[in-house]
Amino acid sequence: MPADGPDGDPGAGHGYPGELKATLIGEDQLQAKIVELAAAVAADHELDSPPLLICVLKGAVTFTTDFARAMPIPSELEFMAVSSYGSATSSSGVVRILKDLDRDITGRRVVIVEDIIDSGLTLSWLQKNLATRSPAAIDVVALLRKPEALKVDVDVRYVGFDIPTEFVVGYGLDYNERYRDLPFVGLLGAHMYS
Ligand SMILES: O=P(O)(O)OC[C@H]1O[C@H](OP(=O)(O)OP(=O)(O)O)[C@H](O)[C@@H]1O
Ligand code: HPA
Ligand SMILES: [Mg+2]
Repeated sequence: MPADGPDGDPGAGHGYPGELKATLIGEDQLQAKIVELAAAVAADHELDSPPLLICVLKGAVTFTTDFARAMPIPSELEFMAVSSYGSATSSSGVVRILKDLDRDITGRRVVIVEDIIDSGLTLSWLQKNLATRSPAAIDVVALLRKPEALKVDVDVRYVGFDIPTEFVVGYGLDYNERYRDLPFVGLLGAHMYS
């Protein structure tokens, strides 16, 4: 993965000068991977009814919209908002539903679309929660995963990038609600969080 040198300032052109220490995954690399993931998921669903994508707000919103548009088959879209991080850089482990699905998923093939699997606590909770609603199948597509940070075993069929255990921002991912608007994934400077 390309990283900016000590002189590069990836946030400068986006209104965040001096706040990011490097680009971890650039825009082109993200978009190429999303096309691959979308093709893989579509191939496994081709003979079925359209998969119901469940976008996990807020972090996954950018990934979900690019992913759905990269899929060569139709999909339907639902949103669920959960939060376990608040303003911290590690999960509290307590997942709260801030917004639930708008429809019944009984008998549907659902695909949870996540921006990142870090401790795995959010996804593990979500998989169990959705399983109680009797869907036909639950798949997961996650753009990022931190393999060394996992605290629970989670079954994830499609993963974009395995990344180091560092706090990342951009492309939907925030710190204190900032940086979601960056078009790439970057490493936040250590001086920006406590
Ligand atoms: O594997 P975990 O350690 O549980 O972390 C992953 C979750 O944390 C983030 O959500 P967050 O709770 O920050 O809410 P947000 O998406 O609104 O930023 C991220 O979007 C994932 O949903
Ligand atoms: O590294 C991260 N960055 C932003 N949000 C997150 N939620 C879990 N891990 C992260
Ligand atoms: Mg967050």
